Amino acid sequence: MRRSFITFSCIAGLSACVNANEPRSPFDPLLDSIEQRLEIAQAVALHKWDRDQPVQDSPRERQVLAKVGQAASAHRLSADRAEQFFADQIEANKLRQYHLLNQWHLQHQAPDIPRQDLASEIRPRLDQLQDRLLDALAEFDQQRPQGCSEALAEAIASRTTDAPRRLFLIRATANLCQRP
Ligand SMILES: C=C(O[C@@H]1C=C(C(=O)O)C=C[C@H]1O)C(=O)O
Repeated sequence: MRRSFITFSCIAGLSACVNANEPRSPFDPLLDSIEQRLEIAQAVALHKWDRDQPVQDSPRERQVLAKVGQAASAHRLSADRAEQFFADQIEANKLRQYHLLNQWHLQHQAPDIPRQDLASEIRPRLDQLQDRLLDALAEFDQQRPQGCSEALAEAIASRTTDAPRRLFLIRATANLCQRP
C-alpha cells in the first residue's frame, strides 16, 4: 500500500502517532496510558515554574502511593506490584518536569500557554488516570511476552526516535519486566 493511503491517528504532544495498518505490540496499550500520565508533566512543571516551587513533593508522592496500594487488589494486582509501578511513573514524571524546566531556563522563558492549577485541576487529572494505568498493568501481567526486556526495548525504540521521550518511557517501565 502506498504511504499516502496509510491511516494515521495522531494526538498532540508526547502521545504516539499510530499507524492503523501496523500490528501493535503487546506493550502499546500500557505505553499509551503511561504517556497520557507523562503528558500532564508539562502542566505540572508550568505551575511550578510560575511559583518557583520544587519538582519533588514527597507528601504528595506518599499519598499517591498509598491510594495505589489500596486500589491494587480491585485490579488483580499485589500492592507491591502496583506501588512499584507507580513509583516508576512518579520518577518518570519528575524526569520530564526537570527536562522541561531545564529547557525553559536555557530559553529564559516558559511557553506562553494557558496555566492550570495544580491542586484543583492537574492532580485530579493525574488521579483519574490511576485506574486506567492499573487496569493496563494487570492486563499486561496476564499476557507478558517472552523475552520481556528485549521486547520492551524494541517497543520503546519503534515508538519514537525522540531521545528524551524514549528516556521517560525507559524510566517509567524500569521494573515492568520484573516478576510480579
Ligand atoms: C506530579 C507532581 O510532581 C511530582 C510527581 C508526582 C507524581 O508523579 O504523582 C507527585 C509529586 C511530585 O513529587 C505533583 O507535584 O503533583
